[in-house]
Amino acid sequence: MERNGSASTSTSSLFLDRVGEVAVTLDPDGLSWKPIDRESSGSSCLCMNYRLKTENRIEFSNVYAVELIDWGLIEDANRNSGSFFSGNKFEMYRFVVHGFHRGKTHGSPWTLCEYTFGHKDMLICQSWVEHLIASTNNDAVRPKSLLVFVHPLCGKGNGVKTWETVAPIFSHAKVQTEVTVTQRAGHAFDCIASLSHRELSSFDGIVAVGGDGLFNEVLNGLLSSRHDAPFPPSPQELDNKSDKNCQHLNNDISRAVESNGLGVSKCTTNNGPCNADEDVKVSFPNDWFRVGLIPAGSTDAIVISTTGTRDPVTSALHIILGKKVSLDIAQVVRWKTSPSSTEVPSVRYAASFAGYGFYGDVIKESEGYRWMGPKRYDFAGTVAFLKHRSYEAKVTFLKTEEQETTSVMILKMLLSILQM
Ligand SMILES: Nc1ncnc2c1ncn2[C@@H]1O[C@H](COP(=O)(O)OP(=O)(O)OP(=O)(O)O)[C@@H](O)[C@H]1O
Repeated sequence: MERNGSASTSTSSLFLDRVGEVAVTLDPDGLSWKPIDRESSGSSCLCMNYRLKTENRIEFSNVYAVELIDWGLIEDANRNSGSFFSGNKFEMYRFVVHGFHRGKTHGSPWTLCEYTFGHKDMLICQSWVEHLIASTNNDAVRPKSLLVFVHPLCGKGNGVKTWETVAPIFSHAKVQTEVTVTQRAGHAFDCIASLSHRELSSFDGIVAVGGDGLFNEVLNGLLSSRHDAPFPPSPQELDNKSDKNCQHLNNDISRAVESNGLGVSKCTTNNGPCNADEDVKVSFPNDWFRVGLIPAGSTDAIVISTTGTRDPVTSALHIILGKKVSLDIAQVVRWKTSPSSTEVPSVRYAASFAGYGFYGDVIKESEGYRWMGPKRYDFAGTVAFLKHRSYEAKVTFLKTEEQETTSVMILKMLLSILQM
C-alpha cells in the first residue's frame, strides 16, 4: 500500500475478481478502483503506464464487512482472451469487501454487493483488510452478539428459510448469533423472561425472525419484569377522584418514574452494562439494548413502519449497522375486577396496536385458520363481524401538566363525535 501526497489517501495495484488488475485508492470516505489496461500501453508490466477506464467506488457507510479469505482463484473479465492473466497467475491471496446499495427512497430495499480483491503477497492483503476494517467499523454502534428467535410457521411458513437467507450476512459481519427456533406460542416469551440480568446483558440485543406476533412476544418477554414503572391509576381510582386529585396522582406517577431511574440500566460502563452479577440490572428503556425484527410474517406492520420495506436483507443490514429507530410502546394494564382482590394487575405491552373487542375476536378466530396464510384475517374478520357482538368500553384520560396538547384536543373531539 503506497501513501499518496495526501496522508489520508493510499493506492495499490490489486486484482479485482471479474475485472482484472486495478489501481485501488483508499480515502477517508471510501474505496475506489480504476482498471489498469497494460496491454494497450505496449509496455512491460512493471510500468504503471495504464489507460484509465470507468472508475468504481464504494462508500464506507455502505460496507458492512471486510474478510480475508483463502488463497484461490481471481477471474479476469476477459479470461479467454489470452491476456496477462493466465495459468497460475489466477491464484492469489484474497479479501472480500461486503457492501450494499441503498434504495433511492425510504422504503426501497437495500441490495447486497461484494468485491473480491487479490494479491500474491498475503501481507498486502492483510494490510488492506486492517485498513478497511479500521475505516468501516464503528464499534460503538454495531452489535457483536445477538439472541435470535425464529418462528418456523410464521407467514407462509418461511421463517427458517428467511433466517437462512440472512444468517451469512451476520456471519460475514462477525456478529455472533445464538439462535432458537420456537417450538410453540409463548416459547420466545418464556426464554426471554427467564433470562437473568447477567445473561441478558451478555447480548447486545434480541432479533425476532417472524411477524408482529413474535416481535410482541420478544417485547413482552423483555419488559414483563424489567419495566418497573408504577402502574397508571385504575379506573376505580379515576372514578373516585376529582380532576384536581387526578392531577396530583399524575404528578406522583411522574415522580415515581424518575426516582426509579427508569431509562438507565443501574450499572453501566462506556461499552454497555458491567458484568458483576449482583450489580447488573437491565431495565427498560435504556440506550444500549436493541430489539430487531426480520420480517417473515403475514402482515409485518412494525417493519413497514420502521424500515419501510418487508425485505429481510434490508432489516438484517439495519441491525448489523446498529441503525436505531424509536418505537412507541403502549403499556396495557388489566385491573383486578373485585375491590378486595390483592392481585397485581396483568400487564402487556404493544408495539403496533392493542385491540379490544372486535380486534381481539378476529385474532382469536384467525388462529384456527392459520393454514389459510394471511387471508385468514379477512375470513376471521368476516366471521367475527357476522357474529355481530357488541363490546362495551369507557375511555378516560389524564391531562398533562402543560396546556392541552393538540393530541388531547383531537382525542376530545373524537370522544365527542363518538358520543353524538
Ligand atoms: N412454533 C410456534 N408454533 C405455533 N405458534 C407460534 C410458534 N412460535 C411463535 N408462535 C406464535 O405465533 C403467533 C404469530 O406469529 P408471527 O407474528 O410470527 O406470524 P404471523 O402471524 O404470520 O405474522 P403477523 O403477526 O405479521 O401477521 C405469535 O404470537 C407467536 O406467539
